[in-house]
Amino acid sequence: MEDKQLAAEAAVKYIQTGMTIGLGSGSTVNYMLEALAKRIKEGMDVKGIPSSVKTEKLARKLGIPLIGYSKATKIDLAIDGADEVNSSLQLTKGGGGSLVREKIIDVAATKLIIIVDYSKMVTHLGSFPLPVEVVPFGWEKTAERIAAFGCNPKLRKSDQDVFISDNHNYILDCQFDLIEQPEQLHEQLKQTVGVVETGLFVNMTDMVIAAKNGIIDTRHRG
Ligand SMILES: O=C(CO)[C@H](O)[C@H](O)COP(=O)(O)O
Repeated sequence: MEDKQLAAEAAVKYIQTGMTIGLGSGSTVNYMLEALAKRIKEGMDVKGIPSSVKTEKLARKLGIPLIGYSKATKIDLAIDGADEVNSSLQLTKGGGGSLVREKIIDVAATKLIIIVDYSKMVTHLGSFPLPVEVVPFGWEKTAERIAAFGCNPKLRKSDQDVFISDNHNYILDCQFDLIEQPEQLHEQLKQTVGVVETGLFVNMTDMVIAAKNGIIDTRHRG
């Protein structure tokens, strides 16, 4: 079994009947959706809140009952992937372009579990270019302001076209040398006009389930 699938199946063990689950995005989460759908067929009663159009489509196809975020009274548990996880369980996310909705859901969850293969575990964030969602209007000027923080922002493309997020925005992939202070960088970027959200998820993760060569490594916050 692939490590991503192993991590995903380990996370599903934390889902209990009656829960409302935040469904993250990405290939690791897709394995989690498959495992969850199996549990639902066996009689588990849960509702999911999807964090992207792609997740919503797959969840519907697999028969996972869904509710809209605005209708939910609580999210008991969110399970999501990540592009990088540092030793303080701070994350870079947004490789799939779903960072805004992911963050809205992940931050609202009582518990957040991140599922990754071990290649995502790093000492410092920054090897993976940081995704920053920006408003299309004046994006070039926003990119100039972001560059002043020490990176080289690149407009994300999908084939030849500009990549458009589920929120109809653009994404700038920002290569920093090393992100030593993720919280501070996140705050600076958030104060930059034109920025909608950053892919830095700080102080949100409760547990990381990382799989390496068939072995699970679980890390907890604190
Ligand atoms: O943040 C994300 C999407 O916006 C994904 O969770 C992240 O890119 C990890 O994806 P994968 O599980 O496919 O490696």
